[in-house]
Amino acid sequence: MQGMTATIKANNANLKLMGAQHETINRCVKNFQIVAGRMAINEVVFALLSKTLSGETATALSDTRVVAFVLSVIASLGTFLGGLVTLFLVRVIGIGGDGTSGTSGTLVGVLQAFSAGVMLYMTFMDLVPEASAEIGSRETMLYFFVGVGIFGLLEAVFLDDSHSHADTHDNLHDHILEKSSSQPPKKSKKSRSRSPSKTKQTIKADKHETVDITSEKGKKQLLRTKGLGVYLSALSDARLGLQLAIAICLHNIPLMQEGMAVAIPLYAAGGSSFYVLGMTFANGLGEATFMHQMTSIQLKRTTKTAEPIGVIIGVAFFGSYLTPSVLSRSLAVVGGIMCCISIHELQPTAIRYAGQSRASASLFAGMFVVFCALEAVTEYFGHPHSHSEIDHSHLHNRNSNHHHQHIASDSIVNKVPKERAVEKESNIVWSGDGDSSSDLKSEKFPTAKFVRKGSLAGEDGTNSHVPSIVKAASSRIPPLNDPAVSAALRKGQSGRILVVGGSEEYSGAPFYAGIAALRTGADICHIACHPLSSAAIKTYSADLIVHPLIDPTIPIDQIILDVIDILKRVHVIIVGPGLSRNAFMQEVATRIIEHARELGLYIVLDADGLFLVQEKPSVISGYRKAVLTPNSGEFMRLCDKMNIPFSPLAKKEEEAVLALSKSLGKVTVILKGHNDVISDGQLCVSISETGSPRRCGGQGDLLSGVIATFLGWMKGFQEGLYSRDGKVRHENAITIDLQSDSAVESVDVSSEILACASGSVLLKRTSRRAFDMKGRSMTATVMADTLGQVFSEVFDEADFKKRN
Ligand SMILES: NC(=O)C1=CN([C@@H]2O[C@H](COP(=O)(O)OP(=O)(O)OC[C@H]3O[C@@H](n4cnc5c(N)ncnc54)[C@H](OP(=O)(O)O)[C@@H]3O)[C@@H](O)[C@H]2O)[C@@H](O)CC1
Ligand SMILES: Nc1ncnc2c1ncn2[C@@H]1O[C@H](COP(=O)(O)OP(=O)(O)OP(=O)(O)O)[C@@H](O)[C@H]1O
Repeated sequence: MQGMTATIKANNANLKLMGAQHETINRCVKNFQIVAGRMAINEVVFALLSKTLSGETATALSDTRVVAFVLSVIASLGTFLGGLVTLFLVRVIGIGGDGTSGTSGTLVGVLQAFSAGVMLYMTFMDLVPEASAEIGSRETMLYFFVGVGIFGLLEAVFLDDSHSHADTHDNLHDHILEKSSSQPPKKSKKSRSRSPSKTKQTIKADKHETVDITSEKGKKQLLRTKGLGVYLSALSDARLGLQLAIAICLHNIPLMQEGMAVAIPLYAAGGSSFYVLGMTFANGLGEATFMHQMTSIQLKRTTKTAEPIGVIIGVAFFGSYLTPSVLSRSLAVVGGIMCCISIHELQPTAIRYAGQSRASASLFAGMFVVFCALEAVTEYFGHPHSHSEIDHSHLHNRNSNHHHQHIASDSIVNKVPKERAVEKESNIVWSGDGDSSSDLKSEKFPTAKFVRKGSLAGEDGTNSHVPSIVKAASSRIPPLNDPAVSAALRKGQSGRILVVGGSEEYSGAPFYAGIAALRTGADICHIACHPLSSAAIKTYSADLIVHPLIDPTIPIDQIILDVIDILKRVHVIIVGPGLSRNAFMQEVATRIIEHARELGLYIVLDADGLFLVQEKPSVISGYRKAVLTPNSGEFMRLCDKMNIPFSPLAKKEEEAVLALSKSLGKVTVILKGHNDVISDGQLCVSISETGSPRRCGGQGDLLSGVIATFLGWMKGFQEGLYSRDGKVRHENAITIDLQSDSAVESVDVSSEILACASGSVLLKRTSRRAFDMKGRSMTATVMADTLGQVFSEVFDEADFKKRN
């Protein structure tokens, strides 16, 4: 009872401490919410809470940082579960707690190995891939080794040889055995309950033996990074945070140092069940002072900052510096540390106590269990990232200053605090030739805004940032007027596209997509279609290579083999224009997408390709080289499917596009409309270029071809086929300086966003030009004819300059 009262007091104290820290966290978090769109879990939380709570409360509680913090608390409570496990072993199975059974050492060993398996699996299957997706595998591994170095350093500095790992566990074991010999093997419930005097004695008596355990925990301050790790992961990706929380929770349950190391000696010291559980619970919440007073196990833990408190301290110190790149680097460092703990600490001890065979089996069992747990989470929340997508890295070498492209902003953009989106017009004149006869050249260009969660700088929301994304994209276009570059280019290197579409009903749509690709500048365009549309498409254009492959009379496996031959020769595929929703056509398209994913091709999904995604999101989920181009109807259906609340009337497109992208595992989504809104699940860009008032069919098909061409160029550029300044840059992202009145900040923009933004501006300008020429009689054909000219005016500025 006394223990329980103390526990409650301790928890109250803990809550007060958390309350005091709340303001600090708020301030810090405000500053680093550069990471937009961590919404999937938040929305689930919101949906659940909004049923019982008011909208405001539900919104507050489903905030990213709250969810991240709660996840880190959940992870830390694995210690409490460790106490539960111990009680179960002691009360039900009859081993471990009082050391009467010789199997306790084996059990401890087995559980240690299990923990090692969990942590190794998490490190290499989640932390490292997640970090790689953001900063690239090379940099990730460098930071991973930094983590290894930190661990080694701490071991060297803080480890007293007399407290070596093995000794520690021997001492624990001895301690347990000693307790068992000094106490009757079985106590009555009554005798096991603690009296104050007895407790005091026991604590004193335990002091010597438990110091080693404490030292072990002390030297494992490193493990405190787990809580912060979960927090960082959750900010980086809420699903990853949840996964890591589950894994660490799993690891905490058996990890002797955490749950059982606290629980076993307490139990051996005569603690009641409530007492033991209370202690482990408090330990999990990080009530160091309380633990220090109540039990000698905590004697040397005066500086202990357990997980939630570790989070607070970590955020308080580093919050203002936490950008996506820093988060990813932190994940890599945490991965290195977790790996060291597993290999250097847990597994050797496990072998010592359980023997090699049991330890190995248990390690793999740990991996398997966490695999199953994470799969369950992934099944529910979708893929947090595509492990096959490591090459989709935003790899920067900031030190070398040139390995990432740095484009200074020279237009004005809005930063949009959620409530007060105030748009400012950009002022730059894009054209370099000074020809004012063309309105396209003299107008303001482009108007784009980055949408973020929260404020990037300043509290008043007035700071403006201007990413010149279109200008940045132009630096990745093959410079055909540069003789040195063009002389070396072979046919096909400026882009090879495959359109999968064209059915009995629709022949125009695939044609528009294909011709737009060619007119934008792709070298080759194939179309794989139903035989009944192929003849028509061929007559529209001799430039398109049309394959009447998707023939219902041919076995589907044969069709796929033929299509794979083409897939191997292209950079990008567009799936959907004129495909139809016929089951056979949809099945073929599904299989083609699967193969394109395996080959790492960019995939643009439009029209009936989006119907396919709507029916079966897993076909594209987690594939970051996928670009979805829904119109508002298609977008609503996708949101509906993914349980994302969206109403066009609410005018919250940005949030919904971010959420859709996230829920599909960070595929890039461009919602077409008055403004085109683009997100890759990390950033959201809204392009408010004026288009034409005509809504004739086929414009979306043209856009898919244009975007595909830009994507092909992004790939060619990264592969070093061409560049405007002769420098090869393999990274996916391009860093753009965002200019505000007082500061310049860098933002990494993915190639996918660049391609979509460029396509959006080009298409809207083309449609306006076509409307200016033809008025109501403007059609997609007119646009296709106008595309090349507008492209030159917009993107070839540098080339014109050179020519003049
Ligand atoms: N020349 C050709 O060969 C062309 C062929 N094409 C090919 O046609 C095929 C069908 O594609 P599609 O997008 O036209 O689907 P479609 O069945 O009309 O609409 C489905 C539902 O969505 C809705 N809806 C549509 N748009 C909306 C919006 N903006 N905002 C809101 N709602 C909207 C609409 O609802 P409704 O307006 O009827 O209430 C309707 O129920 C596809 O293969 C495509 O590639 C086209 O590319 C054009 C040129
Ligand atoms: N309300 C609007 N105002 C201005 N431009 C728009 C508007 N709606 C769509 N657009 C533009 O029209 C182009 C095609 O978008 P749309 O929504 O018509 O696609 P779609 O329905 O998929 O086309 P398709 O007819 O090819 O299937 C895009 O460039 C988009 O920006």
